[in-house]
Amino acid sequence: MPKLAPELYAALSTFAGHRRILVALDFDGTLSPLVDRPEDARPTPQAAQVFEELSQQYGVRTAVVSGRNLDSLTEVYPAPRPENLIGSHGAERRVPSVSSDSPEQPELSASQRANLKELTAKLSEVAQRHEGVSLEYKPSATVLHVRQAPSIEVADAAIIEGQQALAHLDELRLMAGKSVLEASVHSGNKGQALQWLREVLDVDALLFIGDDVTDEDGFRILNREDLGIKVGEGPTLAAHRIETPEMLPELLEFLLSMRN
Ligand SMILES: O=P(O)(O)OC[C@H]1O[C@H](O[C@H]2O[C@H](CO)[C@@H](O)[C@H](O)[C@H]2O)[C@H](O)[C@@H](O)[C@@H]1O
Repeated sequence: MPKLAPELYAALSTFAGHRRILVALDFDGTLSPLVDRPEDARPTPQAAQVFEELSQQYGVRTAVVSGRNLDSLTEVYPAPRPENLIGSHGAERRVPSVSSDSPEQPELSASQRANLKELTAKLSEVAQRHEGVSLEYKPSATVLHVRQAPSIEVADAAIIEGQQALAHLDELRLMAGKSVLEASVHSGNKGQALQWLREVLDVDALLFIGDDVTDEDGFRILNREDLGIKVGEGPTLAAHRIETPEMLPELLEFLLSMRN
């Protein structure tokens, strides 16, 4: 198992020195290794345990900031889990300390509902044409999954056909992820959600760890006192990197030891 880079230990020590901190983690590819079927994903047990211990520390707030919708996230992440949950890339927000009369998810307008229905029908046609390609449904988005396609050619063809099928639709956010094409009628992103969490949880610094393209929205809003860590390869705005989700427990344990 590769060790954390020396400069990452140093950055974590500095970060841990802030009075009130938020530790925000992405789910798929970060807390959980990537798997073929979204419903089979689970957090690495050791990472989940240390994350829970961190949440008990004075001055530490924890959150999961996921592209999944909240129902799906809570199905694959059994309790105990952080009380603060962001789903659908920021469109759904469950933060108990914030007034309960604020909705977990904004109601869609009539035109958003119509768009969601149309884009779902288009993606459904694409999925039906290709073996191993399936759909995942969210309150404000539909996701085309190609990880189980029999070949890279089939996977690529399905993604390209999905993009072409939706090209004529307005007010749509298309997000490319790992073996997915997500079409959303909501414009929010993880960066906006993290900024909001920073304010409502009143923290001095935040740590965000993520692996996918949509996590770059989160890294983009980080300030000098914050810390961004990318999991795996690929271009990133994060200042630090770990190679795999399996390195997350050691990282969280070090942070926990610094807070103790
Ligand atoms: O922001 P995240 O919590 O990382 O969610 C991003 C997407 O994750 C899920 O898809 C990814 O993980 C699946 C299970 O490991 C994998 O099969 C798929 O190929 C990955 O893209 C989830 O299904 C999506 O809804 C999330 O948007």
